Amino acid sequence: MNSTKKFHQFSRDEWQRFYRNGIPPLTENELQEIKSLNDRISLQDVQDIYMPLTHLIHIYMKEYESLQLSKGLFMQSYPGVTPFVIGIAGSVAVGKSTTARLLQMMLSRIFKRRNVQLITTDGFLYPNKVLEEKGIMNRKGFPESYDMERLITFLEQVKNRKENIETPVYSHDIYDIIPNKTETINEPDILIVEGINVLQVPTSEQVYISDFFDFSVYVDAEPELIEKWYLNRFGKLLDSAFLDPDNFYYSYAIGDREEAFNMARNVWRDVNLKNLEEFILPTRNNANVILHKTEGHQIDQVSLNKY
Ligand SMILES: Nc1ncnc2c1ncn2[C@@H]1O[C@H](COP(=O)(O)OP(=O)(O)OP(=O)(O)O)[C@@H](O)[C@H]1O
Ligand SMILES: CC(C)(CO)[C@@H](O)C(=O)NCCC(=O)O
Repeated sequence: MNSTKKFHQFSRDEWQRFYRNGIPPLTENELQEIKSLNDRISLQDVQDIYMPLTHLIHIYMKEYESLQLSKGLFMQSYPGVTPFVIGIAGSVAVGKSTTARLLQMMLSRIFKRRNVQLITTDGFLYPNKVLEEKGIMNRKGFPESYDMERLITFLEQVKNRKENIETPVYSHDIYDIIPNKTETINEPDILIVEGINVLQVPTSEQVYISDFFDFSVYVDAEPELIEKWYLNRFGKLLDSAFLDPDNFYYSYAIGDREEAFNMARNVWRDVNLKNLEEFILPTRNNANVILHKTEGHQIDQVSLNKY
């Protein structure tokens, strides 16, 4: 085990040994379900990395619930447990949504009676029209491009167990918030919130978005690799845009492919890499756990915060 000031660092071999036999191995059906999330997910990662990680989350949840119960005894009234909120942070295209969906599936399986819901902060981006009015269309993903007040209100509502909270939905295909479409979050026991900004510092002086997270994971990798994954995903977006004139990427899909990739490389360098270096990476140390990925999305190191 290595150690930094704030983290215990474990190699993959060390981390996988932390799995205790309390949780039964995944069944064939569950493995197939995971494969259908993303057919390139390594099942070895699921076993070696995510099983111990869900075990650790279970420990945090038990502590959280026990503290809430003790506070209830202290107040001589027990309002009930508030939802346990997990944040998943990291660069654009590092694999946050894939990690988040995998965790949702695994937690639903372990905590069969708990309702585990998932949301991405992409839905809290201002619509393109507003970004254009503010003159920040080329700053999509930067802190000022999100309606943070709305995100904070949403998290407050979740913690206060408000029913049927409607949230906007973002689409990579139209590169904008989808007009007249909402997603509903309804009294989750566990809510996973995935987004580049979940560990960021506050915009309002009184409330920090990080105050709402009871456990957080930062998905980490070298920027050169993330660029590769970004371009890879861009290629897939082009392939599916080809037959759909309404798709944001349609004109790139029917045009010169090399030119399209040059444009994407520029967007990576001028927008997403810049955002990573200025606003996302500095939040890495705020996470409880850092999953470090190498070639092929393989996780080679896991760090756990000391305090
Ligand atoms: N564990 C994994 N194994 C194989 N491929 C993966 C894995 N995780 C992510 N990918 C691939 O990497 C690319 C980026 O993943 P994903 O869309 O999950 O990233 P993201 O961090 O949620 O991005 P964004 O912030 O832009 O929404 C996708 O093409 C996805 O298929
Ligand atoms: C929606 C975000 C900000 C985060 O998921 C990102 O995927 C994005 O679109 N960034 C803007 C630059 C780009 O087009 O990649």
